[in-house]
Amino acid sequence: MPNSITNSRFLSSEAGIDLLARSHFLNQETMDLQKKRALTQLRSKSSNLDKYMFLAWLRNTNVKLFYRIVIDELEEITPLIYTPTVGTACLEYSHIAPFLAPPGVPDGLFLSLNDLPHLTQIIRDYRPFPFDESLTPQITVITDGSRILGLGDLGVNGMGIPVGKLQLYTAAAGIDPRRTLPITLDTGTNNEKNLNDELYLGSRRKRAEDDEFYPFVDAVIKSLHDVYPNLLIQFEDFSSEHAFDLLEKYRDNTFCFNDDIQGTGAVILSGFMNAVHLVENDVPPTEHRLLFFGAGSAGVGVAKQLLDFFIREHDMDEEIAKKRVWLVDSRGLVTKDRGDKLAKHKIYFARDDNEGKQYKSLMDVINYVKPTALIGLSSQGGVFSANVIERMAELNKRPIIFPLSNPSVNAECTFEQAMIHSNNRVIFASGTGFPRYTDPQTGKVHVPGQGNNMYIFPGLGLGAILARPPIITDRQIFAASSALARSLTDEERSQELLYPSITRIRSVSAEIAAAVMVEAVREGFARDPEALKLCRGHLNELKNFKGPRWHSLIKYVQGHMWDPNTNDLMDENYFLGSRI
Ligand SMILES: NC(=O)C1=CN([C@@H]2O[C@H](COP(=O)(O)OP(=O)(O)OC[C@H]3O[C@@H](n4cnc5c(N)ncnc54)[C@H](O)[C@@H]3O)[C@@H](O)[C@H]2O)C=CC1
Ligand SMILES: CC(=O)C(=O)O
Ligand SMILES: [Mg+2]
Repeated sequence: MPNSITNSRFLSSEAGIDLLARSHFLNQETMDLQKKRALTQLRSKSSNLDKYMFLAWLRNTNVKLFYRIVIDELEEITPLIYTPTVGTACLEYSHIAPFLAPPGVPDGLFLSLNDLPHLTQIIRDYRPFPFDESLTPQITVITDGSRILGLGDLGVNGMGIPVGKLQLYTAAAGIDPRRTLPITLDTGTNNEKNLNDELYLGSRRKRAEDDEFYPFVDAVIKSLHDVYPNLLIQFEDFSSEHAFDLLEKYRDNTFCFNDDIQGTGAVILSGFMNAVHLVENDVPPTEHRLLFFGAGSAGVGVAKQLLDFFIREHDMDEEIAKKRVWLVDSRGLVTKDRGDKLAKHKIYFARDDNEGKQYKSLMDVINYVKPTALIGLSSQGGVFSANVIERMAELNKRPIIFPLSNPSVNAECTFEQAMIHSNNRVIFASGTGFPRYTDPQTGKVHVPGQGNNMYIFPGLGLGAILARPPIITDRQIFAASSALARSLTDEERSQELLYPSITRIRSVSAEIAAAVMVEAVREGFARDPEALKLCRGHLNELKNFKGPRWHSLIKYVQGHMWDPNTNDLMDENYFLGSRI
């Protein structure tokens, strides 16, 4: 729409900082023009942290413009609102928080142990921006900040993660931003730097012990569902022991999933299935030998999910499939007779065929296991050295190497290193995106894969919200993973990509969501009447994920995805200027 306000009016409003006039002025401008102005500002900032702060402010004042930019410029913006920059923002969170939003606009909901008696009231009273009384939250991402990316215990500074993940729910899967709820639990921190920082925003106490921690989480979950009975809960970046325990406790009775265990498992299964196709002339699918460097929530979560490849896709017995997996932790190869007490989550994969020998260094383990795939989830930046990559390339015509730790400084190797030391033969995916690599000899440009759960959780969450099963099952997660693997276009396959281009993430998320809905209906868990109408009785047609019914389902999903251009003008729920 053309601007109907004169320049002189604009100048006088600028001079007088007349926000009302300015908001009126912006209300009249086209989204394209506003976008141009905002992108010019954004690109003029020199550091990524400044860009993060600029974007946070934009989100907390002009939601539609923010999401228009994120959706249109996903490749440029995702690394600024998510990994790697969100890692820097979390490290600095207590120093920058007041400058991310105008006074009175919360970045997310903090719940501390002191809030225990009033949780329900606090949750009910929380007013996010944008806010609409008639729209209740559909999804929360909740952390306690105890293992933020590969950066360790950051306490309440971890808030950047729920905020960042929920932005991707909106950008990638069209969850209405008014229906997202970022939560950080403040149960203390063991991070001395934070405890000694006078600017630290959280409770200045050590982390609560389990006898205080678990009842608190219980009370939070109960209060959340008292206030919002249909809320989907995504557990994120809890330390591994708690992550596994919470999942075990809630997975069969609560509408929830753990992103680090299940979301990461699903995304890597999907990339692995595509990698297996690329090497099937050299390695029969059931002969893969998977070495996991890192045996925490992500390592074991991915290892468990990859078993589905052998069990569901290749009909292998679970005990035999399990033998295709080797775990390494900070003490070396995980074996039953290593002599230390193994954490619960490692026992399932602990080897008993090592004939009493223990293998400590990564190179020793590689020489012993002779893996076809090396998967890094250790947060140990650079540990896949030139020697390691070269050895993988000696053992395999096309070595599969996935340095998945975040952010980039924690990645076990870079794409460039993997390409150079494998003579360009590597099949690669990293947790945080790396730049493309240009072969200096041929000038050929190689595109790295990004194996990050951001390809899964938005679509999985959207599908679950639309189907409304009471719980998220392994089958729904497998359906999400398979849908992602299927989503590659012919062109992407010909470029040997493992994941679709991020620019297509909204349509990919719609396909994932539809596949999750079909599975929830097939299992008999879906409760949403529309989902049942669209799928029940048609499961035979829908199981091939094509044809008219499948396309109607995709259309239905897309019809439920919020888009910032729904109304080209700002309206007051989305634009803080008009509230001032
Ligand atoms: N790409 C993705 O989508 C995702 C990536 N991640 C990343 O995975 C990493 C690990 O996450 P969690 O498993 O939750 O953390 P964690 O801290 O529980 O696990 C780390 C594991 O690495 C092992 N480790 C540490 N130092 C080692 C060393 N020097 N040698 C061998 N092993 C060593 C530890 O023993 C532990 O088993 C993080 O960097 C996180 O950002 C996590 C979730 C999703
Ligand atoms: C990506 C993610 O969830 C993590 O690094 O923890
Ligand atoms: Mg995570």
